[in-house]
Amino acid sequence: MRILFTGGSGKAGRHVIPYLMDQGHQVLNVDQQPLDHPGVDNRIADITDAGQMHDVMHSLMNLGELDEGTGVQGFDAIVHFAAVPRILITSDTEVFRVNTLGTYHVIDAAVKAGVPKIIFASSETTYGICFAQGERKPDYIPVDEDHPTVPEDSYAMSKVCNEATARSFQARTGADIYGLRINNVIEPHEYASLFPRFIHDPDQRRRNIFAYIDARDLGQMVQRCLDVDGLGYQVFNVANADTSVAAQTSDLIDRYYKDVRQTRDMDQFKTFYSIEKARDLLGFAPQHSWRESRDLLEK
Ligand SMILES: NC(=O)c1ccc[n+]([C@@H]2O[C@H](COP(=O)([O-])OP(=O)(O)OC[C@H]3O[C@@H](n4cnc5c(N)ncnc54)[C@H](O)[C@@H]3O)[C@@H](O)[C@H]2O)c1
Ligand SMILES: O=C(O)[C@H]1O[C@@H](O)[C@H](O)[C@@H](O)[C@@H]1O
Repeated sequence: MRILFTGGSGKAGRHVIPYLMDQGHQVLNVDQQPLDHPGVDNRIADITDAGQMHDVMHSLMNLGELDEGTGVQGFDAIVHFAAVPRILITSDTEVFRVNTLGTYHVIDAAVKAGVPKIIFASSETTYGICFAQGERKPDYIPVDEDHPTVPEDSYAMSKVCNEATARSFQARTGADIYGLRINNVIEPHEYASLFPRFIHDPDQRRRNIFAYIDARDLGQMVQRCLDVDGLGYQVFNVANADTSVAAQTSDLIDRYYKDVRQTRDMDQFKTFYSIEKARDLLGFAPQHSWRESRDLLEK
């Protein structure tokens, strides 16, 4: 497929783009800085500028396409990851402006260019827990896509707003638009640097509902979304199948979620961040876990 990927130079994109290219896709990365990866095409553009987003949707991927002389071929799918990825990087108002306006322009330009599949990065913060003041618990566990999304912070508000924007564009156009409520992204090298602290101190993972997503498994999730057509507007939780801490799930419930309603039985290390919808509708099956690392297990 010909894929236009926004924000591909960032933490998640620099793993997802190589994953997609390994599956045989051609990728144009639209970002404010280029991704240095063999074979990827880059375009410097700002998602908050409508003109630039309409331009890139009708653009060649690279100079080589001039020689082919076939003109603009368009895109089969958009993967939209560009964003300010949390609060406290810039002002709250800027986080909200960039993320909401940028997402409007990307989806508006994509549907007007007739792109049939749009996948966009939402976030686990939509459930309100991640950047809440003090401690906030889920209404029930495991947290699935039916859980209320009532966040307190501008980043999560921007993601909830983007989901409304995406749903409206889907209703108007019939394109397939899938939102990924991505949990905390972990790059492969971060198992060694972060997990020695995480696994024995569950307090550090409370705000992420104790979950995580391996950047390579996020690549698989995007591929599954590209594979499955016809679902209209959907949101999917995206996480690994286990928790990011050493304690058993039952111990975590005793310590953190004693007063929280439990809707299903949960086995030994099962995540509180339900990925059953992605498994059932898309066949998502995460391949990686920090538990594969013998060094970490022995610590
Ligand atoms: N990292 C996580 O744990 C996590 C978790 C859930 C959701 N997400 C979401 O996934 C996506 C990717 O996150 P990330 O961690 O890779 O973030 P990142 O900040 O590492 O990457 C974002 C990329 O977007 C680009 N960008 C920012 N503003 C732009 C603009 N105006 N125009 C064009 N490009 C712009 C940046 O240059 C950067 O390369 C984001 O939408 C983020 O909200 C991330
Ligand atoms: O920086 C972080 O940890 C957070 O980044 C945000 O982008 C994600 O939405 C959230 O899941 C992460 O935990």
